[in-house]
Amino acid sequence: CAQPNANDDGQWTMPAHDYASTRFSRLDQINRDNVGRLKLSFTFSTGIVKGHEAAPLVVGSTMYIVTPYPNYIYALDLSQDGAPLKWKYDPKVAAAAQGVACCDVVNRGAFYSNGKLFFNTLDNQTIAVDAATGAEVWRTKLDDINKGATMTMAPLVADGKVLVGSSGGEMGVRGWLAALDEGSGKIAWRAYSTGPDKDVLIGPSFKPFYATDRGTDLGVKTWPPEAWKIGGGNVWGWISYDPDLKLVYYGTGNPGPWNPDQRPGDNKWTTGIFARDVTTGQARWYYQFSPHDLFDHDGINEQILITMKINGKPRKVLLRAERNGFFYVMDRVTGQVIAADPYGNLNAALGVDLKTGRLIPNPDKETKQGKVVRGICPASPGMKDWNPMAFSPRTGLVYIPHLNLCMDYGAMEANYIAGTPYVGADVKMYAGPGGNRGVFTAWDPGARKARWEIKEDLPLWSGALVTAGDVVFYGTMDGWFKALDAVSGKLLWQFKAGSGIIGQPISYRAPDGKQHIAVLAGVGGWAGAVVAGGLDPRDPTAALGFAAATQDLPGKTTGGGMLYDFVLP
Ligand SMILES: O=C(O)c1cc(C(=O)O)c2c(n1)C(=O)C(=O)c1cc(C(=O)O)[nH]c1-2
Repeated sequence: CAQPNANDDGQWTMPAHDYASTRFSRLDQINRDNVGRLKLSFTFSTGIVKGHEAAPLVVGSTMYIVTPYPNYIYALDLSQDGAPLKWKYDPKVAAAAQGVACCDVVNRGAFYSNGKLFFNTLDNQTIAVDAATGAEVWRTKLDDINKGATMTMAPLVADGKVLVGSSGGEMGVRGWLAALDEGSGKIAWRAYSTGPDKDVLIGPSFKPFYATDRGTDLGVKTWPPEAWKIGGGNVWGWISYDPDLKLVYYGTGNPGPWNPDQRPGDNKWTTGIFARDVTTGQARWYYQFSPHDLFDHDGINEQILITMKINGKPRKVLLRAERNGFFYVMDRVTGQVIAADPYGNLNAALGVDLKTGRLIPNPDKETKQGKVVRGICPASPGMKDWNPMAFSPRTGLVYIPHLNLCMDYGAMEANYIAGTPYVGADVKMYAGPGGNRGVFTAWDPGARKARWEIKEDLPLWSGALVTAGDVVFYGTMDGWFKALDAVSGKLLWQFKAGSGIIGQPISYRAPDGKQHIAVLAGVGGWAGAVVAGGLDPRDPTAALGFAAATQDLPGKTTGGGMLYDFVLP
């Protein structure tokens, strides 16, 4: 595998570290031999007890933290002992937004570009603030909480545009990705995930690899009449960018409702990946991971962009640990699937047909209205949810924090009422084979198999970080922050945080010249909703069925947003 474009100056300016989304730090002061001596440097309480999913950012001598609702931004001064607070920005988010968010009131991070921080609020605004002072520069409202729409994803800024997307697949929200002018916040283009080609920004430059994605207005024709208008496909996950191809890559969420019998057809362009021209928004190609999704297998996970030798020839690929349970290697120029292999316990599908590109469903696990289908693996959150993996060009391995959950799924009629849940399934989740609910897998994308894996008792809901010191970091839902040998998977160090970890660890060089590691703790998200939302764990259908798989969580952790920062003494 060749080097991804990780230009490492010791800063961490975007959640994924670089446009290729490697989450790889070239810093190597902290390594396999000395990581065991890592010590706490400072902590900072956000004062909020909901799920903390964001990656902190470091720009120059300042660290920035965006919190879950009410979406405060904190700036900490790293040039002073204890990293005191420099400023705080409160966007004054509408409290009613909390009532329509599906999966806790989370936020996955901010993005720094040209002196400004960009982030989204739960009530559908993208905001730019001056990174030096915390003064607001612009804000743009993009959707409406009264329709059930929210925003939880982290923006990506490229080519002078701030790319942002919607949440609301469980509320019948029609998903979109929008590009805002970096300077003014004005909407440059918006691409919907369903509907006629003109709304999806599909035109003459659209060249999907597979025949099944060709034809006019498939975003209308692959749905029952009008159903595309409330059909989901929200863009609540990750965007990568290839500056040479000028293409952005991002995925679309599940079709709504979860009851598949209410939406016969492929339900384009949900549960798939788009490549778009960043300047115009026009689609270049699309690939559907899960046509006519049967399980809530959103296609929004991160894609890592690398160059890989395939049959001796270097190819620009993207790597995707997809929610449907397959690890995809795709040609990112054409959208061809080069490989798709299961990376955990999977029976929901039988494979991926590399000729047609189609997922091959397992007839025994097809969900249907009026029937309870048992023992489906993976469950609705998939083999892996939103929490991102990392890639090391040194080991050639992808480090995947993921899940081992199965479920029973009973589909039923859902009625659409704007701004209320539009789900249509009763789900009950539980641990998959082996009894562990989480897995941390080191995947070799060339050999198409796992090199090693670590079983975790609780669902694994944090991101991963890997460094040039060959150390890989992740956190657990009961609060352990762990460092492993990136080559062997051996546990080298761990620290017990005050709350479960579902955040994204980062590494940076502080003004004192030392390499630091930082992570936000604060349990929540869908997996931690039983704690963050104070739900009754005895109700197995709570949190859309996740509560059944996390009944023990309230006995193992409590909420509490806290930044932990580590350094070698
Ligand atoms: O379809 C959607 O619009 C949507 C939005 C979100 C979100 O914005 O948090 C999640 C999901 N779906 C989802 O399927 C899911 O598994 C999920 C997990 C989480 C989380 O933060 O832990 N959010 C979401």
